[in-house]
Amino acid sequence: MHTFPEQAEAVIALAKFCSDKGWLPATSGNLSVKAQAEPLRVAITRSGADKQRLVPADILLIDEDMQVMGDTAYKPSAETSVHIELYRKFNCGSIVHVHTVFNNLMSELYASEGQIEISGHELLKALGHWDEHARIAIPIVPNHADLDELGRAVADAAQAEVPAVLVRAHGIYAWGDTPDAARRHLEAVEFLCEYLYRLRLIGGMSDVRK
Ligand SMILES: CSCCC(=O)C(=O)COP(=O)(O)O
Ligand SMILES: [Zn+2]
Repeated sequence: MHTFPEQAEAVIALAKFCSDKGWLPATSGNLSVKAQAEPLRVAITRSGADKQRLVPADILLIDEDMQVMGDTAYKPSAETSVHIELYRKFNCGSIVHVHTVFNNLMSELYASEGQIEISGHELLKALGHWDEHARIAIPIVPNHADLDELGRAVADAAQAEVPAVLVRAHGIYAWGDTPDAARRHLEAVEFLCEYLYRLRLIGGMSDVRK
């Protein structure tokens, strides 16, 4: 992916996938692809766009100070600060942020613990954990109204071994080296949020998987 139009198409394809899943309700969510590492340039959705119907003009090129490059009246995502902080920390290739019922429910249920611990599930492999004894913790941060603070909180909590952070009663950020990897990580965590929520509902969550 070298040209900006190709990067913009990658962002649109990611958004279409997530939107078709119902993960981007009411214009929520934001998605980005790193356009260049040094200096950092990012292709990111504009604020307020309907992510089901993105067109190339809805994808903006921004610099590391969140300034839009190019001629447009649109503003980048209100949550651009979170993307920039994560790119700075991990130099990853793509970031997806979606709002789903199950990630919101799990963020509320485990808010006091500040994380969701998971072990003993096959889909941990999709997050890069192949050891059958692997145990991971997905961090949960408060939903700060100050978006610079939110960006710092997400990046501080984020761990390289677990490519996702939940924001309480808001949504999830997931990332990867490529758009496909970011999507895979997002799908895995969404599956696990739904699975663990439903398991808890039927009283089947043992200490090991709490
Ligand atoms: C309508 S959802 C509220 C804002 C939000 O959480 C979000 O993800 C979308 O914000 P953006 O500025 O990226 O459209
Ligand atoms: Zn959001």
